Amino acid sequence: MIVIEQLTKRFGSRTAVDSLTATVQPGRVTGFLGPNGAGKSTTMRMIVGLDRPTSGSVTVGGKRYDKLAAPMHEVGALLDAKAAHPGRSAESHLRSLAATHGIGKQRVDEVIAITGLESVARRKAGKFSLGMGQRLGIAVALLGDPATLILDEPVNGLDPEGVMWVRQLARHYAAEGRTVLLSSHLMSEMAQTADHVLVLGRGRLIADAPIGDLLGANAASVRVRSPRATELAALLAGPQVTTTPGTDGAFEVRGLTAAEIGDRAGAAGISLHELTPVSASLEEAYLALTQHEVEYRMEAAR
Ligand SMILES: Nc1ncnc2c1ncn2[C@@H]1O[C@H](COP(=O)(O)OP(=O)(O)OP(=O)(O)O)[C@@H](O)[C@H]1O
Repeated sequence: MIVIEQLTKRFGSRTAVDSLTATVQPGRVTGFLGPNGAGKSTTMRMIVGLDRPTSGSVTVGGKRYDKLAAPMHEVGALLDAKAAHPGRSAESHLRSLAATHGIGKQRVDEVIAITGLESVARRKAGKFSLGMGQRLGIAVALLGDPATLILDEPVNGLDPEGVMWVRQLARHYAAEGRTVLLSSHLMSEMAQTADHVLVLGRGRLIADAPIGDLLGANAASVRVRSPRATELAALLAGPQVTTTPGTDGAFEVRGLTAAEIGDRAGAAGISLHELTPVSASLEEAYLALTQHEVEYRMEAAR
């Protein structure tokens, strides 16, 4: 379990992480989401002691990272896929890390097999593609067979098969009762992987919820098609109702159920050619949550 309390990190006048309080529970995959620059990497770096908090605290399994007796067994992290020395082979990089942490050679072979690096394990890491570098970074994270796994944008540079593999790996580790925290700036990535999501915007927590709740919180819409669309849209208008024209003659209504729309159209004698409830995509839910944060950043950058 990762416990984050009032965690703040400032770089000069920029607040990268702002009074963040959250718990990452074992036994499930927690997605860490937010637009670029939201503070995800900085938070993850503070979890593993690579950045020192300006204030607040974070513990893994009840202890600060620098107080862990066997950190590689407690926490495995992929933070910077280019961390291996470019002149070193993947195997020798893993072996030297294993040696410094009292981990046997057999485990090195295991993580090479788990991450599918057998055929390139003797090649120099500097010649690795982004995807192979990611796999090597994940191999490092898994080396200590850790109870907590932290992966920062793990699918970057991976092909579809690799993306699927990371997804299964995360789910497998969570199913074993481990704590799994994965970051991404893409909600679509999380939709099929995470059970729970933490959403950051400008360093602050803007959502901490089961992934299903995030969908429910964002009102679904109804797609309506009618030969008298303009008239119907005017009839449905109200302070809580928005209508958005679609590209194909249909329009989307938010704020009314399909039944309410059908009843009003029927009462006015307007025929309907389509009345389809549309559930919000996770991507839409995420955009609705983070839109303000992104807009602010764009304005501030001008
Ligand atoms: N070492 C540093 N010095 C100065 N500013 C930094 C440093 N590290 C991060 N920042 C700033 O802190 C903010 C948060 O960055 P961070 O990398 O944590 O965000 P992120 O959510 O991981 O985004 P991304 O997906 O782009 O990596 C950004 O504005 C970034 O420019």
